[in-house]
Amino acid sequence: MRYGPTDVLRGVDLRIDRGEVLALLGPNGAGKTTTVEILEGLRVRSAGHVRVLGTDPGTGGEAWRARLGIVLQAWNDHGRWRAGELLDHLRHFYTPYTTPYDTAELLDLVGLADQAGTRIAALSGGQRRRLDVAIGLAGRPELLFLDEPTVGFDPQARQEFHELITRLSAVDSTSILLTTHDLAEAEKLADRIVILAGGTVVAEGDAATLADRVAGNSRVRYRLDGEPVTHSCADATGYVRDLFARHGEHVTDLEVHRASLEDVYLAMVRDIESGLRTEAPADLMGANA
Ligand SMILES: Nc1ncnc2c1ncn2[C@@H]1O[C@H](COP(=O)(O)OP(=O)(O)OP(=O)(O)O)[C@@H](O)[C@H]1O
Repeated sequence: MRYGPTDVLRGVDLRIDRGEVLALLGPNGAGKTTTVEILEGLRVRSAGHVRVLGTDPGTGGEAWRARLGIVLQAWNDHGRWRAGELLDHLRHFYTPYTTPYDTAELLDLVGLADQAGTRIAALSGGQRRRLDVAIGLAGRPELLFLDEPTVGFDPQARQEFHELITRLSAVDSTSILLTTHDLAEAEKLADRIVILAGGTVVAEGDAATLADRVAGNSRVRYRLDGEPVTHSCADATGYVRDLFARHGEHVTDLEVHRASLEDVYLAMVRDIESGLRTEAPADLMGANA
């Protein structure tokens, strides 16, 4: 993707399998929204090859669009409508092409069963966001795009949303592409994570693989006869086994810290932004990248 003389996406190579949850991570301006909008058919790419559900998004018609669900970042129209009314209205657009959700079932699915008769303007921020998700799901999409879906959710709503995503992918084989800045969310939900920075894919894989590849060492902390010790090693299990064999009850307050996705992500983005790393090293990329 190029705007004037500037390439904002370069050589982005992505594949999402059916029923897979893929999280697209990256700092502000990395190119996430641009990528997603190209896939949704909302933005025309400058070059490259794209197929979404077998169709080029640049030429996809209504029947193709009906198979996608899109949840944008914020959507503030229709405040005077009641939640159930709006979903009832929307489902009719899908009936020529798909089997849309029954409105009551959909409201229940997103945790808004009690708000069917509530005016949209009177919903709380989190309820509003749940309705956005319901709107994206209305046509029972095969592929769902979620742009920062849980912003404004309280912990319980977040937990329920995670259960919904897991259910959609595992039970209904819905493929899901989500963008998020919440690394814990990506780690929890995604089968695969793609990190974009500066318009290019700098790493991909599941959370554990990414963490292992970038920072193979774990940190072991404990007290030996009350004295604090910190040790960094690749085989924490072996180290701890040996530690107890040698020192037994003299060891207290043991903690083993594996590099989290957040540690990895922040280290990578720091490198890229400071110009230390302009391209992904080969060992950061998944085997099939
Ligand atoms: N219409 C446009 N014209 C020129 N440049 C644009 C346009 N839209 C986006 N860009 C540039 O493309 C780059 C990628 O933007 P994009 O919105 O895709 O990033 P993002 O990863 O979604 O960021 P955020 O996390 O802030 O939402 C940015 O440098 C942005 O300034």
